[in-house]
Amino acid sequence: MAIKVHGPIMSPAVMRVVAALKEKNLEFELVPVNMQNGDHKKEPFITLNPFGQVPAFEDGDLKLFESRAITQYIAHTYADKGNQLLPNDPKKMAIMSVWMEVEAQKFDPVGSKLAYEIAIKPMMGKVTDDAVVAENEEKMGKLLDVYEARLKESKYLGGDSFTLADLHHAPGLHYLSGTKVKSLFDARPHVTAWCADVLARPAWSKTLELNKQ
Ligand SMILES: N[C@@H](CCC(=O)N[C@@H](CS)C(=O)NCC(=O)O)C(=O)O
Repeated sequence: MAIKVHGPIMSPAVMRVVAALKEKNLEFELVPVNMQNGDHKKEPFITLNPFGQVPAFEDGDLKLFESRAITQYIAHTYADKGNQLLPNDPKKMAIMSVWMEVEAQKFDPVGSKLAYEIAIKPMMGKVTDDAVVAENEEKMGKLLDVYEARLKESKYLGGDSFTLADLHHAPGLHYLSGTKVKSLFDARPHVTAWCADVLARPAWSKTLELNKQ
């Protein structure tokens, strides 16, 4: 049975799942969810995700939510397809997990606040809170110092090869690279090279192409 991803492609969490599917060259159906109408808070969607958030995911009789859990399912289940997204030794796997946690617990909360204040609020006709921006720019700068040190040691966060730890950052890097926060990334050469590498992946370009359709 076909793989289905429910949610709009412009959602960062939906993009994360789609990027993993594209890395694996898997066919899937992107099922629209009208969030303006609040369809994500109603049946039938909340049977798929009781928290009323996109994405929801189906692979045959398996139903999942939480984008990072979905990408891990894809990477493990379709290990022999497309690009390898997981290290093959337990120590490297543990290091990748550390950086997946860093993305989810530290990078994403700060990056999401910045994207919301700088990019999304103006689109909604709301006023950007400069104090929130300043506070989170400072947090992002400190965070990127840690990334710079890590990326000086290894090309990717998990080690020498691209893994889910890098892929999970792609939506945040994409949205922030279109804002003034980009200067924080540009000031750190290893972070700059890593961002360029992650965003230049063919699977990421294919993910963005869905946004244009
Ligand atoms: N931790 C969840 C977060 C999902 C999430 O925040 N989705 C957003 C769109 S990117 C959403 O559905 N927002 C609407 C809402 O929370 O009501 C995941 O990674 O799947």
